[in-house]
Amino acid sequence: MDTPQSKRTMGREVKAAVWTARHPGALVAPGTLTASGLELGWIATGGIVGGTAAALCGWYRAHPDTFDAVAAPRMRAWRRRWSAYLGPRWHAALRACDLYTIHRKTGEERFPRIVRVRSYSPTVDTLWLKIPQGQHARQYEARLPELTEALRAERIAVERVKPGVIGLIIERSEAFTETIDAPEMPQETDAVNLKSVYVGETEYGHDWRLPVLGQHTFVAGATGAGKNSIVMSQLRAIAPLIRDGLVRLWLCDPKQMEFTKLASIAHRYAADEHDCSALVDEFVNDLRAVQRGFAENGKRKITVSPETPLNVLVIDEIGALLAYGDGTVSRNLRKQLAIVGSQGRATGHAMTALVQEPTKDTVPIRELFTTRICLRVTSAAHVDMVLGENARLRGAIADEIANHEGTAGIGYVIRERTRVPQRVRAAYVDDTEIDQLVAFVHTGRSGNRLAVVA
Ligand SMILES: Nc1ncnc2c1ncn2[C@@H]1O[C@H](COP(=O)(O)OP(=O)(O)OP(=O)(O)O)[C@@H](O)[C@H]1O
Repeated sequence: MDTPQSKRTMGREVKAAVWTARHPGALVAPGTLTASGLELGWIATGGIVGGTAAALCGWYRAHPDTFDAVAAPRMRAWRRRWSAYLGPRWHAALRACDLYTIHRKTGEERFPRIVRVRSYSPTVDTLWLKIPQGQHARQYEARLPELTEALRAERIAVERVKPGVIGLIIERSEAFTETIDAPEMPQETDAVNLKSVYVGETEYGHDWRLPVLGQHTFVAGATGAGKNSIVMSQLRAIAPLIRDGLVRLWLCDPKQMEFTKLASIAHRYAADEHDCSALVDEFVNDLRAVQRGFAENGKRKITVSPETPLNVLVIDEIGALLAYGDGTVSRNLRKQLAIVGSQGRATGHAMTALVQEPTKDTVPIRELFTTRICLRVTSAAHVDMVLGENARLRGAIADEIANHEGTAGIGYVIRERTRVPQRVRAAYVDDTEIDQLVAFVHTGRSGNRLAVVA
């Protein structure tokens, strides 16, 4: 039986009480200030407020990393909640896009209610909306162009969070408008820290650094997304170690494009899928040999040296080898890569895999990789496949990155401590700079300056 529907709307005083219950801060904050002013005096209260502001400024100046990760998102979300997404403005935007319903009997307008605002990065806000009955995420998807204009945003994506609640991921502006220059090649090995190698910039304008030692990296991105630039940047940044034999490069290059240029500086290079499989077998044999050495010397972890170099396996288009190739090759690769993934970190056997489509064939092995990067992808589902559950809802709208050269190298990584996606852009290494890298490694090899790196 249908519930009878009244023609009267909810009373204003009840609406006000409900609003206050939902926004207790709106009463508590001014209430606390007034109580403090009356109890402690207005000068003391001013001192407390000023002291808090000064402490925040001190934190901002002294510890940019923790401030950006902890305080800034909360402060930004609060500010955005009460400026950009405040009632009348928000309602006007939704009204203009026809994203509201009208109560059949009372004629009352019903808007989706903002139940959560998160502003994990300076350029992306995530809103959770409780939508009125009769609406669905699909309606928002259909009206996205209008909503994007109405909210003066760069891009908006929609996710269904749970029944009755949808998420709007609002990218307010593009953090990267210029190409980032290729990393310089340091002359000396001690200028390189293998645990923190410069590969580009973050949306905060900080260095984007990736570990090479003891890590495995997975880079997903559609064709032309700029996957190569991440590897090339890493190699330039560690060039003196390749030159001095402290890093050995193992290359699987089934596509035979940019990486063929590196064949002459690679320790091993393979293009054909059977050769790639043999190369990975050899890589695992090397890993086993280091393990045997450890057992004899009682060591548990390598120190990078000419005798025990860091081995970096780069597999371009791993999907081609795992999904489309010969069944025996893909089975062998899966088995061997699992060994590298689980045991290679201690022995100095790191791997980097590039993939265009993180489909079900490549996703199972995704868990082997400790660092995952998602550049422009062709499907919303790919984002969570690469970065983990709810990464897209938290702002990693890698599927919304426009498909043109101006956006190549832009993508998302997950911050370690906060699990929040961060927009990054890799530096671009052009053909001449790749030739420079090759020449640098060759020239130095004749000089042979060996050193030990911790
Ligand atoms: N980091 C970057 N910054 C700016 N432009 C870039 C960057 N990386 C690549 N580009 C530009 O985008 C083009 C495509 O890049 P690239 O072929 O390296 O992408 P990819 O993801 O490796 O593609 P594929 O899977 O087809 O090899 C390059 O020719 C270059 O002009």
